[in-house]
Amino acid sequence: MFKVLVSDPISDLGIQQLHDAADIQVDKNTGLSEDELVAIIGDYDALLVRSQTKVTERIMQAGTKLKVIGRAGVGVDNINLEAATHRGIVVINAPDGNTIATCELTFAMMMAVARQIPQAYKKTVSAEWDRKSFVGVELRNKVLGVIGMGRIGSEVAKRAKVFGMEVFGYDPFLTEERAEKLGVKLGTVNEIAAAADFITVHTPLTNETRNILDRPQFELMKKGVRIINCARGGIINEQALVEAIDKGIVAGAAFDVFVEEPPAADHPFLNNPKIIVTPHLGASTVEAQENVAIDVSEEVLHILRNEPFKNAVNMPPVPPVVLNKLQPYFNLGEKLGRFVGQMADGPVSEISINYAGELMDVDTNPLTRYVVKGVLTNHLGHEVNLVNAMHQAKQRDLNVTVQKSSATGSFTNLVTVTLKSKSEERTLAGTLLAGYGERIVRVGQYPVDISPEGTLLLISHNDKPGIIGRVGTLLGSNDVNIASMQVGRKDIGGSAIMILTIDKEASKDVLDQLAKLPEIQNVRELTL
Ligand SMILES: NC(=O)C1=CN([C@@H]2O[C@H](COP(=O)(O)OP(=O)(O)OC[C@H]3O[C@@H](n4cnc5c(N)ncnc54)[C@H](O)[C@@H]3O)[C@@H](O)[C@H]2O)C=CC1
Ligand SMILES: O=C(O)CCC(=O)C(=O)O
Repeated sequence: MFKVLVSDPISDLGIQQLHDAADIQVDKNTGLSEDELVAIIGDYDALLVRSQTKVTERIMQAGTKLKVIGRAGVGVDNINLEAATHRGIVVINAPDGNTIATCELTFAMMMAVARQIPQAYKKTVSAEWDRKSFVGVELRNKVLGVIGMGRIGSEVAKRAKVFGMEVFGYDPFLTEERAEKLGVKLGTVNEIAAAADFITVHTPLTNETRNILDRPQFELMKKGVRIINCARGGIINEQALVEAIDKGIVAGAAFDVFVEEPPAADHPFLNNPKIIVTPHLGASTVEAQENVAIDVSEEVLHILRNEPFKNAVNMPPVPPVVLNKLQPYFNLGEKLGRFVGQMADGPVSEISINYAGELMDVDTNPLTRYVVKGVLTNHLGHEVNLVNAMHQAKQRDLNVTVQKSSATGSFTNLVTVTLKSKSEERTLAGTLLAGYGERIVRVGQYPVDISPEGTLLLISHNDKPGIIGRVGTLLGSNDVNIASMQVGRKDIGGSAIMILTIDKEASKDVLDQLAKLPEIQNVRELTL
């Protein structure tokens, strides 16, 4: 049974699938302080949040069972991503579910600021019939500057076109082709600042985007420009905006987000008649809240059940077409890593992986994570997972190199993993055989055919008559049943290996006895 804690208000309908799952227990406990969360988080496998809960390193430290933190929304700035990655906790978000809601709020804000609707409403409900103070401007034939042309920015741009606006966009990932398709002209931030009648920002808050509109940009702007921020507080310098309003440059602004939320009572936006404010409502529609909760619940279920998932923020995304091709290899990759990891004697400095045959033309990075996880699991146990495998390898100065080749021997695909240390190299190769599944087909220099599962004995010996019988007799007399056996050798009478699958682990004493048999060079027990 997995336990999921929902610590922010998240749509009940959206998380219904978690309530319905027989293997999940959902507890809703919102508005907790950090101390309160620290006190209870140790019981939970998953934490679901919106933006109120600040998921700090302390909370993760106490969450010893935590496997996943789900953010029902886009921005994950309330989650310490570095700490999560370090601890191998998957952080997922729901990037698509609130795009339209936020886009529509942006449009509502743009129209509200153009026509001063909140200001007019305030006067009207105070029984003041003031028509002359509220002469607005039209959107038609105006220039809209969109900084950040991702999901929300693009939707805003599309709607602006329908309103007859000319749209200038800036985004480091906006290609000329895509801009053309959207009917958007490309411009730099400063060009947009100089040209626009309305400017809206739709980027995350990063070191690059912090204060992307600051005093120098306001100085470039046309008199009468209107500014909208429904993305993140801090993308536009709040103080510089107030100054630009005072100077008569900015005619109005609409902000849904603030550097500090909620803003202090004396925040300069709160009593400025030219600034419209809302309390971070971009995603607050019934539809968006259901969408993000459904998306995030689905992903949490996948992660807890060890199934493939798509929206991890602290892992690179895997396109479905790549996932389909690679998924059958994931188990093989991890087993190869575990196997070869147990063959190594000294500290390993490099994991070298060769993907051959039908894997040559696929992005194999996700598969590499499985191999590295397998290698590291032998030493790090549950501390390592797919999220932190590469990070853990890097921290240990363990170089991971990948090559691709067409040389598969007689197989259609071949994954070869070599562990290198100062004094030795250990190599293992495996394949996916149609109809037979995962097979190990080479151990070191020896061709073999083994199913990578269960407990194995890997015995190096000299190829002499009677050895197999002696090993079998010794194991049998110690009540260790042999399920299958493979012998690999290069030359008659030379070095050879024996790989036995045994039904239960052999004791240390049995392994010592095996190692003392004549002609035996080395005995290792491997658990896959
Ligand atoms: N007010 C609210 O309730 C909501 C706010 N948001 C916020 O809106 C923002 C955008 O969300 P989405 O469009 O879904 O994200 P997205 O990831 O689809 O788009 C963000 C875009 O910003 C661009 N970008 C990054 N650095 C940039 C830079 N220096 N200059 C220009 N562009 C840059 C990226 O290339 C990307 O295309 C996020 O910060 C998100 O947290 C999202 C939903 C609700
Ligand atoms: O959960 C919310 O209401 C905040 C939404 C948001 O800001 C986001 O998804 O980035």
